[in-house]
Amino acid sequence: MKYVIGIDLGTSAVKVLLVNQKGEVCQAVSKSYPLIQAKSGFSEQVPEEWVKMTVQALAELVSARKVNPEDIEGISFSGQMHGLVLLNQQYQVLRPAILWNDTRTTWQCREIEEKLGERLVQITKNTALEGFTLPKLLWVKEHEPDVFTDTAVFMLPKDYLRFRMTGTVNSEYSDAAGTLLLDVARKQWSEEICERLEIPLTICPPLVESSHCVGTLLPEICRQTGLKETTKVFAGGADNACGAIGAGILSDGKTLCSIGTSGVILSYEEKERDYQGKVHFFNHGKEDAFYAMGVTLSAGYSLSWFKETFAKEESFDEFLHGVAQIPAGSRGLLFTPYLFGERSPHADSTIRGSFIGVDSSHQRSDFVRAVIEGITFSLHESIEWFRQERKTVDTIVSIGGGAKNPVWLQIQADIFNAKIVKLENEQGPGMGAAMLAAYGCGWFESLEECAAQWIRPSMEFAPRREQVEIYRDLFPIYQEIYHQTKELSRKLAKYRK
Ligand SMILES: Nc1ncnc2c1ncn2[C@@H]1O[C@H](COP(=O)(O)OP(=O)(O)O)[C@@H](O)[C@H]1O
Ligand SMILES: O=C(CO)[C@@H](O)[C@H](O)COP(=O)(O)O
Repeated sequence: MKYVIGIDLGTSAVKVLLVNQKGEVCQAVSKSYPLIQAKSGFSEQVPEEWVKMTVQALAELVSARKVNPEDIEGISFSGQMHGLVLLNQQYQVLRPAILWNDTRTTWQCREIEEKLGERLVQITKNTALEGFTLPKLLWVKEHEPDVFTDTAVFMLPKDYLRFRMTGTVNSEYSDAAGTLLLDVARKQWSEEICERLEIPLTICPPLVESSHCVGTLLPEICRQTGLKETTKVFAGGADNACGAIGAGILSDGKTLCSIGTSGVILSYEEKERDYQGKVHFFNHGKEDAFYAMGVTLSAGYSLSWFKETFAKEESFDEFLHGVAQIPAGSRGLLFTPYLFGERSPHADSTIRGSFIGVDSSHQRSDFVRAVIEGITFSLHESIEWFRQERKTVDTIVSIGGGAKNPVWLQIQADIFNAKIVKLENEQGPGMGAAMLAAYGCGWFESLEECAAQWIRPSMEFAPRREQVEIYRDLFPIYQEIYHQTKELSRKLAKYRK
């Protein structure tokens, strides 16, 4: 039997999957690393931690399974998007990576809008948001000019990890699309954007397709992990592109809900389409295809934050125990998940979360359910937007950590008023990366063929009429909270550390 490995460099952890030719996950290892939040709105990670934890995870994966490493034919990557890694001429990291959920760059976004005007959306298909890479580059240029001057190349998180494993410098279209420096339709770095914002084009890494073989593993990595130098390494894709591949979102009409640290509602797009920046529009990991998506910045993160703050010692399953017994609407308690600010539908770095309607009768389980419902309401804003654009959203594949709990999956069905499909393996991005490796190795003629053989639904959750109606009534109240708390959040900003 032959194998491939999919590596998903997430925000909370790196997850490595060993997948056989039948698409079965034979072994999975996960290693976490911390998020550094030195100030409110700042979010960084140390790239060396990604490398260290990935190497450890791979070594465990190889030794635990007693698989013959010669049989591992290919490896590919999925990674958290938009993060900025800066390297000097010697390819040394110049500062910690600034991540997708870092919102320090509001002024840089305004600068981009001022200098590029409508050309920004025409070229990149997206608007300037704090999380994207270009504003981060401008922030470094302004606040750490020496670092900027020393920069020989910038990289995205999984591209840096792959560079450390192979020694080759590349990016690929699906992740490059999230930088705000890519001409999305032409699939090339935009000279115009670089020129107008005085970013040297030379710091942009060479671009390849997601299934492109970039080389093989370095001897040092083979020594540390037990892998072989013959294993081919494929470029991989942005985690949402890989999540879409791993969930079979490879043709029109397919919708994905991914709840990781962030939350995403993603819809496949066969052709380039102009949404005027209302939702994100990026290149897919499937050649010459695209996807549109809305993003909730703190989806799974809101639940993790709540658990870490109030029940650190409990597992998620213990923490969520009892939530099914709480009625839809959490007895009048609503939560907005704006812990890092928000992206969709409110691009607002100042807004913060709130509990509304706290009553003396509320118990801990009401709060936990309200957090889950609030995250799901936020994702529902993106679903409603797609429906307004006349997209049919009646079946949604749900993946990510948030798809592990059946009660949450049922809440998704009831709030989205759509059928929710859970896959045998909810680790969409890692599976998508493994599929890119399998396709790259020539095991399949196309990603669609691979998806048809490898992706297996395991459970379905149908919307329940009574609950759908309760949530339909509550949704406008939830939506109102943003408008009612926007100004209060702005006034409170100066008290945050
Ligand atoms: N057993 C579980 N039940 C419900 N939610 C879970 C469970 N385990 C993890 N999660 C949620 O999934 C999130 C992590 O998802 P994951 O896809 O691993 O994230 P990332 O790719 O960002 O590292 C956590 O923040 C948490 O909210
Ligand atoms: O910023 C985005 C998408 O635009 C995020 O979806 C990141 O790509 C991080 O993903 P997770 O760690 O939550 O999977």
